[in-house]
Amino acid sequence: MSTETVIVNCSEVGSESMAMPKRAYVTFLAGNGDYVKGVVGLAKGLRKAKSAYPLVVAVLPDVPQDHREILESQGCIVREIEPVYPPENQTQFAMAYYVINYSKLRIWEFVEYSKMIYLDGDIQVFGNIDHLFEYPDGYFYAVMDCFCEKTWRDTPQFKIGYCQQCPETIQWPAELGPSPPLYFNAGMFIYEPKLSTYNDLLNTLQVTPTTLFAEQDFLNMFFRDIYRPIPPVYNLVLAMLWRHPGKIDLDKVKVVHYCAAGAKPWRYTGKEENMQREDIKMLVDKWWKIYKDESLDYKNTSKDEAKATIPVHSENGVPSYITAPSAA
Ligand SMILES: O=c1ccn([C@@H]2O[C@H](COP(=O)(O)OP(=O)(O)O)[C@@H](O)[C@H]2O)c(=O)[nH]1
Ligand SMILES: OC[C@H]1O[C@H](O[C@@H]2[C@@H](O)[C@H](O)[C@@H](O)[C@H](O)[C@@H]2O)[C@H](O)[C@@H](O)[C@H]1O
Ligand SMILES: [Mn+2]
Repeated sequence: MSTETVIVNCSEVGSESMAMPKRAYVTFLAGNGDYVKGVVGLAKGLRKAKSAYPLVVAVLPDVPQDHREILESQGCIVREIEPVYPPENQTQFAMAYYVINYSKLRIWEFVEYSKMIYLDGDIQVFGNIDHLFEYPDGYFYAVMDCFCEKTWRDTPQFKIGYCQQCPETIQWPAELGPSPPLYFNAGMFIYEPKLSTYNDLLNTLQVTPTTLFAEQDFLNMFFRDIYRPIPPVYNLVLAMLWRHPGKIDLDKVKVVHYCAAGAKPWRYTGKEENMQREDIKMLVDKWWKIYKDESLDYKNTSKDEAKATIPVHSENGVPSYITAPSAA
């Protein structure tokens, strides 16, 4: 079965006949600080990887207008969301700022999209991952996290030296009951926006005590029954490089998550632990190369590449693509 590309002028095609499932990448931006650089880098990285789908940026009200305009000038779709606060609780989060990460839950309200891939703003996509949108509906796909960094020091698994990445090294002690369910890193996941899920998430949140890893813990609890692990090439949690090097082939990695302490490229000083590693320096340089590449700016993108290709599912179910002229 061939997948032909059909060129049509979008203006001739009414929205009613364009009722095909819409897909997009989505990220989250809060504050007036430097994470906006992460999102600009992500937008340019997706363009370099020739992704067929747009990047939606869910911004909190505190993201300034000039940052929103920078993102729009990079072809992003900026959507303001209201913050989501967890119930009053005494828990200290692993990082104090994690409290704002509950606002990520608003992305379940983006029901004009049938499927979305969420990416943290400190993530870079170095290879095309559009095929992940074809994963079967009804599940929550994400990469398994690692429990070995000291950010986990207050958790039972860290205290006994257990990590799900190597359960055979230090086994989960029977006296602690069954080993914990597989646990994902919430910096990247494939999900389906749905109002019933959105309402269920927000209602459940208000009656769920907060825990160390904030919305990441909450999402793991909420989606536990439909979570499906996907390979670490789709979300390289940097600590894997020094904690479980045998599991990572850097040449095959498509998505890098700069979540280790000191690894945010736009703040990189190289002073923190592990930050002088050659692989870390190489990955930070790779991020900057894309960030500084003006040929990847939306305004400089050639007419062909600026077109948004919208996948339509022909009757035989094979996604074919129409290429809509760029908005400009
Ligand atoms: O001041 C902040 C902190 C976080 N974030 C967003 O929230 C995500 C999760 O935070 P972070 O990536 O720092 O957590 P980590 O993955 O390092 O634990 C970031 O990637 C950003 O998308 C933001 O926009 N501004
Ligand atoms: O708000 C909780 C955050 O929890 C996760 O970050 C953690 C996790 O990756 C640990 O494994 C690392 O050790 C740690 O450094 C890092 O901060 C998500 O990446 C982020 O999106 C967000 O959900
Ligand atoms: Mn992150």
